[in-house]
Amino acid sequence: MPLSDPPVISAHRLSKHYGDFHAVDGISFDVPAGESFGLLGPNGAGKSTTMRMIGGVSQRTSGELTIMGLDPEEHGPEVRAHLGVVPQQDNLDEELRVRDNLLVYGRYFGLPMSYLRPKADELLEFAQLTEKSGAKVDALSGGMKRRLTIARSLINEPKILLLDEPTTGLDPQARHVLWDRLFRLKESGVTLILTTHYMDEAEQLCDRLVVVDKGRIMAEGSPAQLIRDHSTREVLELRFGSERNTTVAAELQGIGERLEPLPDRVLIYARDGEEALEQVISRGLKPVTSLVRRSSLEDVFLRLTGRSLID
Ligand SMILES: Nc1ncnc2c1ncn2[C@@H]1O[C@H](COP(=O)(O)OP(=O)(O)OP(=O)(O)O)[C@@H](O)[C@H]1O
Repeated sequence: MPLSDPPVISAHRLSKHYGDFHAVDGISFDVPAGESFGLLGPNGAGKSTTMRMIGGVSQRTSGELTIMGLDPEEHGPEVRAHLGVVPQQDNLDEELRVRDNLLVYGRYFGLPMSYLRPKADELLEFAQLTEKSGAKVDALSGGMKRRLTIARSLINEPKILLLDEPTTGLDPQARHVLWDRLFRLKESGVTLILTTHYMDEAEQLCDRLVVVDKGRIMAEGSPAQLIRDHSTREVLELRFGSERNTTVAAELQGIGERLEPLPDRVLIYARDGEEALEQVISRGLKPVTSLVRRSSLEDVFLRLTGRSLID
């Protein structure tokens, strides 16, 4: 995209208050066309509230928001024509069969059957649900329902797809199938805006993301950039047993660049985890388990907030 192109979504000091409670507290971000942009944060961070404001179903308290240059509160129908929405909870019509869910949804957009029939078949193929075309929705697995919800959101060929926690509650295999479909959409040029509290999902899918906590943006960047800026290359995870994890910290001082004692383990942030482990052992300390891994967005979140992403 040329640098001069305006962002497809632009939020400036966007806020949503419920009484005295600031669910979204002055967040600003721009999303260029074709980007896969994430809001990563724990439960209650304000991610869904932000998505609802983008989708035009929740009014902001203050700030500015434009979608394709339009204010969703003033131009609801025009904005919605550009958007596909995948809400946190699947809201499929359980009574209808799989293909009919797509056809009926398409009718809400006033799309003619001559367009909808071939489009529904194309989307079912994309969602790997062709064989389930005539099945009742309540007979589908969780992953299949999620893919059908995504297929349905694409019926009007939206330029922007809003995905609120697309894989929460799915098993690892179903998540991978879904990620693959989302990759394909991204390749086809659809702008993806997704919320997640899974760091691996954010790392897999997002070109760029904002880390949100308590309605505020704590950091912004690509996953690799965030990890580089806020963590070390490797992390050594040690478990000493529940009593010892917090008391052992004093004996680990000076190893690695930073120490993070948690109730269930101690994290040592270091450029070289194996070297850090050698130092631990050379001090005569004997962890029950040890693991060297690469830093992740979970470590970034812990560094920025002092808390874990998953409650
Ligand atoms: N209608 C409402 N009235 C009062 N408080 C609300 C309302 N809707 C949301 N909240 C509060 O706003 C905060 C942000 O909620 P939101 O659903 O946006 O969080 P989230 O980051 O999407 O988390 P989750 O993954 O749990 O949905 C929460 O503390 C929630 O309880």
